[in-house]
Amino acid sequence: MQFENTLGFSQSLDKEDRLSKYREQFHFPKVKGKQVIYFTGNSLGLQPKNAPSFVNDIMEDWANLAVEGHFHAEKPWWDYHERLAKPMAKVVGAREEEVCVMNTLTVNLHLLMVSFYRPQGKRTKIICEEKAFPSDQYMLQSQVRHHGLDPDETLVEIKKREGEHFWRTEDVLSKIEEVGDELALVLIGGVNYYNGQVFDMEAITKAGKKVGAYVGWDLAHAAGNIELQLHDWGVDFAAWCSYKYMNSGPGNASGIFIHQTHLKNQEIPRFEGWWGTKKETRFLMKPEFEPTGTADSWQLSNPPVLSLAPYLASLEMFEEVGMAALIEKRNRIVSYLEFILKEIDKETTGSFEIITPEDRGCQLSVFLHGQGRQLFDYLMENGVITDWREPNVIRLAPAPFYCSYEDMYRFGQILKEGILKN
Ligand SMILES: Cc1ncc(COP(=O)(O)O)c(C=O)c1O
Ligand SMILES: Nc1c(O)cccc1C(=O)C[C@H](N)C(=O)O
Repeated sequence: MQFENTLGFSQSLDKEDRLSKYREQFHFPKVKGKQVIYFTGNSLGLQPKNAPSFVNDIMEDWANLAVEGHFHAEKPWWDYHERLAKPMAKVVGAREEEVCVMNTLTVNLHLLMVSFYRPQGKRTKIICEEKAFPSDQYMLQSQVRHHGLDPDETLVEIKKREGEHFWRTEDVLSKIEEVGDELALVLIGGVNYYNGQVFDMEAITKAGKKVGAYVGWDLAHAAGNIELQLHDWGVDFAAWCSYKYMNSGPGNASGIFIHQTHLKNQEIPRFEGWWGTKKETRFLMKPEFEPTGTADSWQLSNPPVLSLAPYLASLEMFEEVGMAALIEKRNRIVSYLEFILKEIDKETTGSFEIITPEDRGCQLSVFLHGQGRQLFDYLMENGVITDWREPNVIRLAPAPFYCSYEDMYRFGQILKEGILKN
């Protein structure tokens, strides 16, 4: 399609957009009394307007039923998390029993490392991407040290090539081959937080498993953003957070995926708690742990239902719309944003470059030449919420649930003014 950088054209795209009505179902912050252009769904998704009613239901049940709410609330609390697993499984391409919503992301990665990182003999190494999200780096380093190993020797980082802003799949695959029988685990962010690159998870998973390693993915920037087929790709495990594209609320619960083939494998160790045991016998208070035989076996505690409530509200919207429709709009709106950026770049004679490769989801990362934080500040003061990453990158992530094509056009105008003024 031939795009145009005009208000009328952007509005015509909104008219054709089947998802445009969902914009009204989210709360937008305001700057100077005007609704913002929100590009940080990759950091914290907006609040669905129906989220408070889900939380209020629990507050009321707590007031009216107290302890009885565990079993007798309309949505009982003791298995509340199961209501989330079903729609979540669809979002990540999993069977329902392979998914559990619990804890937070870094906590879950640590728990999954207990199961899937068990260095033995010379098979000790972990392949990850260079400059992974810091929490992932700290998690990996501390796990390696926990096993009495040296992170410098054990962590093998895949580098980008000199002068390039993205990782090449062939470099990941050849490193897996090279490390071969010393490789214990591949653990990479499925979508990189900095440049927005989507890794070829299917090919990398296959290659890692071929050399006898486990393969896991941090899907913080992938869940609710890109198509995932975790079961069919044969991924061993994965974890994600829900406060970005899943719009569940600040710091809210993470999800885990464990491939069906591992669910009943007694040789895989894990840390355990009472919510990992069979529902039928959980309250018999027996000393033996009887695993559920699903990903719930990795669940330790009874679920924090007050925080799961807004997540459930959001998942019901995902259920209604489906990933296919979201991805269709995502592709179009991100292409339109890219077009707008290129137009503005021409008019401002090369002020920036897009460093996100073609394998991408919602996010375009823009490297600024010359201009820096003052341009970012100008955008924020003028109602464009983006984020800034050192040394000179602005990340733009138009979430298809609530961003409009008109937002992209208006952003372009504010960006141009900002570049010309600064
Ligand atoms: C790739 C990645 N890993 C880990 C984290 C940390 O997540 P949490 O603070 O929920 O553990 C984030 C986001 O904050 C992230 O984007
Ligand atoms: N969760 C965050 C927070 O509480 C404060 C600031 C940022 C975050 C984020 O989630 C950052 C996000 N993972 C990122 O990719 O930048």
